[in-house]
Amino acid sequence: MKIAIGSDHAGFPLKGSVLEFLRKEGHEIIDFGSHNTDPVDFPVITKQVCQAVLDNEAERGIMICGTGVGASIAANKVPGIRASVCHDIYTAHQCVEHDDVNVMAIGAQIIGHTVANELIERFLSATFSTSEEFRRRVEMLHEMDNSNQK
Ligand SMILES: O=C(CO)[C@H](O)[C@H](O)COP(=O)(O)O
Repeated sequence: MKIAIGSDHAGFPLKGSVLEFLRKEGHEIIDFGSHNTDPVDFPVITKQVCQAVLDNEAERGIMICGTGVGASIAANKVPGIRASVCHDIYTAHQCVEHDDVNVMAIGAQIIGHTVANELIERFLSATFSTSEEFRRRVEMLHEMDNSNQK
């Protein structure tokens, strides 16, 4: 799978092991930085990761900040993006199955690399349900995106 990934300075320490894991799993990666621990504002990198997903350069996005919270707030402001903080296994796959989440946010100050890798594996291997109720709800989210753009 093609994955867009990014972090701020607080997420950077976890990004290295995540990149290693994704490469080992055979994924294609576009890394939008950051590339060191110099302070960088998470909305800047989050927007780049989200744009790659919207442009179909990547199928899913992964954003890492300190808690995952700022990155998920920023990502959810981008129309067409459905983002979630995923710090437990159930959320990591159910958010795709029910809500077609396309950007996962994780917090480097909250979880370690082993848990992060497992969450990412569950997120990437999940697929959106074909059930009518989930499709209907995601369609409502699209409508909210469209009305918010006016
Ligand atoms: O988790 C975050 C946002 O939700 C950021 O990574 C965090 O706020 C960065 O903090 P600081 O600039 O003090 O390192």
